[in-house]
Amino acid sequence: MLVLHGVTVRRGDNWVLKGIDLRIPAGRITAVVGRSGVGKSTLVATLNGLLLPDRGSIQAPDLGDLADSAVLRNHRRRTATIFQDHALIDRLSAIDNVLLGLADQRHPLSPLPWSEALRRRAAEALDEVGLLHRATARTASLSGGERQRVGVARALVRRPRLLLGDEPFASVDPSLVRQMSADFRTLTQRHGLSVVLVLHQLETARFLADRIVGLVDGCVAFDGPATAFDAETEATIFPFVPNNED
Ligand SMILES: Nc1ncnc2c1ncn2[C@@H]1O[C@H](COP(=O)(O)OP(=O)(O)OP(=O)(O)O)[C@@H](O)[C@H]1O
Repeated sequence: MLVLHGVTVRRGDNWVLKGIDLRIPAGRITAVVGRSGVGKSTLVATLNGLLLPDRGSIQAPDLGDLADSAVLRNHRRRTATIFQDHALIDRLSAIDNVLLGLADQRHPLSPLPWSEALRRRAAEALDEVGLLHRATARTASLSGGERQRVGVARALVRRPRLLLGDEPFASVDPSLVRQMSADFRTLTQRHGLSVVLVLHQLETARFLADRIVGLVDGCVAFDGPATAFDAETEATIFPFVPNNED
């Protein structure tokens, strides 16, 4: 769980997030939606601890304020991210890609190969996403859906408390998104994860998320159950902007 109070973030000359108040609960999926450039990726990078608020604070109730460097280190250790393009290394096997999720947790001078215990942990993560039978397959030979699941396993192998995703379904075949969303919900509940996903498809957000946060110009314009995100809210978050081409 994370609690944001008045979080304001500047990037270059832009004030991108402007006084964000949010609670990120455990065991729930929060979708972040909004037009391009409203600050969705910046919010995810801030939750990740990659960007620090210029004003306001982020508290992890059991750790403390993320402004404290020891708290921030602990927070980052228990946070994992799923990337849009999966960020996999094609020439490595599925299991070796999963092990990369642990790269920051082993000593830089520790000998290769990975220890048996860590390989077992990576195999368990692949099993969780139903891909253990492809553990030794080269990642280049996997389908789009399988690659996405390797990306999820690489996040899960960290045993995170907070799971972040910036458009995690962007390169997945639309016909698979529903199934993957259902699998995602199961994993979230099983592990009591706090999940925050930037989703461009409102339909996916409504189906997958317990809660939707809608941003407009760096501010929270909607924060409520996915079922309450009605047509009027949609018009506020995604206002019609005429293009001036003619
Ligand atoms: N490194 C940076 N330096 C300066 N401005 C930045 C930087 N990164 C992002 N911005 C600006 O911050 C604003 C929000 O960007 P952000 O990527 O968070 O938006 P977004 O809602 O995720 O957009 P999209 O849906 O297009 O990915 C934009 O105006 C962007 O130009």
